[in-house]
Amino acid sequence: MKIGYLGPKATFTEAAAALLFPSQPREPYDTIPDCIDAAAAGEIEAAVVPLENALEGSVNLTLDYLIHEQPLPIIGEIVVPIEQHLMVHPYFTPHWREVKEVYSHSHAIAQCRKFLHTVLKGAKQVPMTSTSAAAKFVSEHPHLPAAAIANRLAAKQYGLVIVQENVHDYDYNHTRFIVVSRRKEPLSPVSPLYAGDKTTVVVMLPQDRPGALHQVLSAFAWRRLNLTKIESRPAKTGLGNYFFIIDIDAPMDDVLIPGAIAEIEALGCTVLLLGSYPYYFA
Ligand SMILES: O=C(O)C(=O)Cc1ccccc1
Repeated sequence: MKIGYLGPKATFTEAAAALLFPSQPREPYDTIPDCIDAAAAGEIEAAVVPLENALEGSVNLTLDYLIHEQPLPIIGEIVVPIEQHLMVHPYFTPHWREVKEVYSHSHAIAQCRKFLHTVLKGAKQVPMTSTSAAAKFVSEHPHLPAAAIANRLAAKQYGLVIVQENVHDYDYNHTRFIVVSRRKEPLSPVSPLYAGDKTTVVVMLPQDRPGALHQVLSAFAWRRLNLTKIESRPAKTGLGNYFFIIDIDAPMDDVLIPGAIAEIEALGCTVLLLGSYPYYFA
């Protein structure tokens, strides 16, 4: 069966999917929700979607869709280095400094803020569904004074010319991509890229209880469960109501994590297990 990814061809997500599933056919989807829906419907074996960037933070669309709309299990994760390049239609190569519009994914635009502010000051920044959707758009509109920010594969795929390499503002630019699937078993850890296992839970605190978050964290702390991420997202039930998404640096076991979850539930919290899965570093 196919592996779905945020498309079109040559996104960073496709590159991540190719690293995890080198020999499986891949299917592009226009948006992150479309891709997750296809996995939920069983049209594809799994969906690969971006979750978090080192410079710009979480991809809220992915987090919120998984929490509120399609709570599919996470079965794997890969962290990939990201290089952003500025590219134009070949006709526009000599005049690229005069571009008036820059197209890309909102996260990619955010990763290149300093570059855009200095080198392409005043150019309109236009968010697209992905970096390669931006590259495709620019290739299909040669009359526009437009550039895209995308990866090298996209320049090749859509016949654009890279006019400035590595336009991201900080060298340490990595993105986490997750694999979600109806199939509950995690990916096999057999890969030279395998780096460990983690477990992700979503915790909803009870209303207005002093120290509730402290008590949640202490359930992990006294069991010596290391947390690698804690992030809050609106519960969408009222101003000030938030979920906490917590990554535990350990695989699901029979004692420690179930014990922590039971303790947190006994505090009056709701806990959703998003997955326990291997992670890989490219
Ligand atoms: O747009 C893409 O190519 C994606 O895969 C999403 C994304 C955007 C910016 C950085 C990493 C991933």
